[in-house]
Amino acid sequence: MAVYTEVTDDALDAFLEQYDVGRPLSCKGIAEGVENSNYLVTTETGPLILTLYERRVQPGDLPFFLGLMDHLAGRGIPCPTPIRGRDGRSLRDLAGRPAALIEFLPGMWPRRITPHHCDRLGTALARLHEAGLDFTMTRPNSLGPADWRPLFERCADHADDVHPGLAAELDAALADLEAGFPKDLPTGVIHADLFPDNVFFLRDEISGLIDFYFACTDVLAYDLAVCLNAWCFETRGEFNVTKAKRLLDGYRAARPLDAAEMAALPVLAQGAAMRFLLTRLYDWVNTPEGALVKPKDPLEYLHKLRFLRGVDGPAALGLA
Ligand SMILES: Nc1ncnc2c1ncn2[C@@H]1O[C@H](COP(=O)(O)OP(=O)(O)O)[C@@H](O)[C@H]1O
Ligand SMILES: N[C@@H](CCOP(=O)(O)O)C(=O)O
Repeated sequence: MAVYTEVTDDALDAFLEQYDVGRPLSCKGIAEGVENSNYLVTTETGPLILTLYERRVQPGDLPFFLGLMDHLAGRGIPCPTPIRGRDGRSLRDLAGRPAALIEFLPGMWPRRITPHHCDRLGTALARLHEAGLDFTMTRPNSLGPADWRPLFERCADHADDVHPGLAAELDAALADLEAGFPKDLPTGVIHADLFPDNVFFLRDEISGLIDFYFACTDVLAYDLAVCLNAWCFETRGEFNVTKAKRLLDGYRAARPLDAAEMAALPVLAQGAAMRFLLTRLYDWVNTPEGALVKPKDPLEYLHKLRFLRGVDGPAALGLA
């Protein structure tokens, strides 16, 4: 479960008094998610999400994340709007953490992913990229290629306890990525973590894109690679090229990919697999036994990385 910081009734009352949202009727911790503390707060005016920012979120990045959500929502992207208090601010402190009240979006994330979900996701991602082009704030990717080796070094000593030979395998894969990671591809605002649990559907259409707390300014096609990895592998590990094709076609219907972006897709996907493998490995070896949050399996991403390193071109990933 992801409620790291408890909020007392008195603190919540005082917090909500700064907004025009009516009095609280209930406040329930949300079990899903791993990064921040989230509460479903129902007030006289309806449901809201209260987020207290924890661990990986740097307070200095919050104006970028909240400003981006505001910007995208204003351009018709179905992402939640941060609620402003009577003083015009959407960010304040609660229980010793930076906190924001966020619009509640209806819908459910898909537990069983179909090619149709991938198609809708592709189009929504392309629209998000287009809508982000005139967002004036920037934020470097704090988990980009330059950060992978330092992150690996912080957990390399324990890697072989997770899987024999893992340290050497990651060292070699990192060296290949360092030598061949593409530069000079089109950049803009990317979500950078658009996994199925961050995409809500209602009656077969996307009703919400949430969790913008890894968003940054980076290669647009890298975001597509993150989605390819997160949406187009089956639970037993096989790559589903039908889902990949629908994802890529859905994306290209709203934002065409240029030749360099298409050619780079396999290596971008390897990089995206490396990024999630490393953060999961770091969390796996640093989460104490009995902790409230169960770390995600790094080996899922080792299998994906191995597959992607064997791919001989973008066609194998569904690019016609
Ligand atoms: N705007 C929202 N509308 C509705 N539910 C939300 C919203 N934001 C978060 N949630 C709920 O909170 C859960 C965790 O949110 P998420 O942003 O993924 O947390 P974390 O950053 O901790 O991973 C989601 O799975 C969803 O159930
Ligand atoms: N998507 C990441 C973990 C981040 O979790 P989220 O709940 O913030 O999406 C992973 O799967 O490793």
